Amino acid sequence: MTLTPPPLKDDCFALPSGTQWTPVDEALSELKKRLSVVTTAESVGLAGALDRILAEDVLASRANPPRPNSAVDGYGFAHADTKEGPQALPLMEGRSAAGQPFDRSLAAGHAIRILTGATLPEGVDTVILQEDVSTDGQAIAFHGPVRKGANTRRAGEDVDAGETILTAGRKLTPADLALMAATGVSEVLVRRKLRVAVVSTGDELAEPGETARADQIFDANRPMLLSMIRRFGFEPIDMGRAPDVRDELRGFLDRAADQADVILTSGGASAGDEDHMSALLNESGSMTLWRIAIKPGRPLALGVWKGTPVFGLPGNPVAAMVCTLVFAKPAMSLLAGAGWESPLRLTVPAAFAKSKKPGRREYLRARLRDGKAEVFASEGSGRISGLSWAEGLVELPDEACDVDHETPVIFMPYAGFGL
Ligand SMILES: Nc1nc2c(c(=O)[nH]1)N[C@H]1C(S)=C(S)[C@@H](COP(=O)(O)OP(=O)(O)OC[C@H]3O[C@@H](n4cnc5c(N)ncnc54)[C@H](O)[C@@H]3O)O[C@H]1N2
Ligand code: MOO
Repeated sequence: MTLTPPPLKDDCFALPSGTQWTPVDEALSELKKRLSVVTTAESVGLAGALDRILAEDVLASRANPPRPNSAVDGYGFAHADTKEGPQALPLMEGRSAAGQPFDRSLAAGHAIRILTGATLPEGVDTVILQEDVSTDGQAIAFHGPVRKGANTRRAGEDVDAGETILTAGRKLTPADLALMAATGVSEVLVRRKLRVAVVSTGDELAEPGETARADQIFDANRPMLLSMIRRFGFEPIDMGRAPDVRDELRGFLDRAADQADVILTSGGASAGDEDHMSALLNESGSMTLWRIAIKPGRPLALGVWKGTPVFGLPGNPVAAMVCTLVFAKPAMSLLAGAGWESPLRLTVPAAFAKSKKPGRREYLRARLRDGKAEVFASEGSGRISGLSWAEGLVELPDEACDVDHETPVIFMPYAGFGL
């Protein structure tokens, strides 16, 4: 026998000697450094502004509230006309209601009926709750002392006119729309939606709904990635499935680069005989095949095709989703104009036990139950049922660690990524 076999490790994440493994954080900071905003700006009305990314700061056109008003249903008067102990004030005729202000000034030594949201008439600086008075319709009686300014809202106490209410890069929420409406902003400059092309690769793939040969599997990554992109607030572009033929895949990349700002492919990212994605990116001269110290998702291929950034995601669906969440999501947010977004990380007690090896970061399919993180029974990277079972990921550090029941671990809910 002339061939000397290597020691059997049966661990595709074992660190081959001499290989440079890029830690996750280093890969992320490298990505952040290389990318910048690619989307132009357009103007939209409030109705079309939800989930859009602001291209410039927004200033309040008007104060909120615009005029001093009452916070309650009650009676308004001048604080100077009140004292300690039981007392009475005669009522003026009329009232001030929201949208129907009292059009005269308060007569000295009087009170006036006032409703929630109504502008304070000239001379009123304090309001008493109707529950705190007795009245016969002619006068009100109540106990002092009453605090000056009680139950009133100052003009601009929430927001002053001209104040910066939202800053560029903000992804607009329902509450932001309320804030803009309240402060008289009806149109905003936002970023055009980032266009993200999705290509699946592999001769084994069949389209859901078609008849699949016995040796084929249905393309699961494409529907997953397209819908993730929609949830992130970007515009998905479905490029379909590319066969394992290098020239055809080249055509897919050319068409995708024409139409999109970013390309996500899945499959063919590692270095097998049919791993055409990594070979093509390599050939384009732009390839950074990062051997990232991550499980799952190690063979992430990053490159630029005709000026368009490409994320060559691993084919295994679990690895494709993890790489999208950990690498592509923050990168696409940056390209889209929202800045680099770090995901929400909650520290919660573990409801599982695991001994983790050093040298790679690990992501486990997880969900919170009774405030604790439980994990999917299998770590198999093709176990799509676990992705669906999970409601987030547990992130285990690069170093070795022993997790036991109740050990604090990091849980990253899918919702924190925008899913
Ligand atoms: N000798 C080694 N083999 C493998 C290693 C290794 O280190 N040494 N790493 C494994 C890991 S981890 C991953 S991840 C995969 C990555 O490979 P590729 O990115 O080249 O992906 P493919 O080989 O094309 O596919 C992997 C797997 O995923 C299935 N797949 C692909 N696309 C889809 C899709 N759209 N929907 C559903 N499933 C899909 C494909 O059929 C394969 O089963 O390499 C390992 N091998
Ligand atoms: O890293 Mo592979 O990405 O586990 O399946």
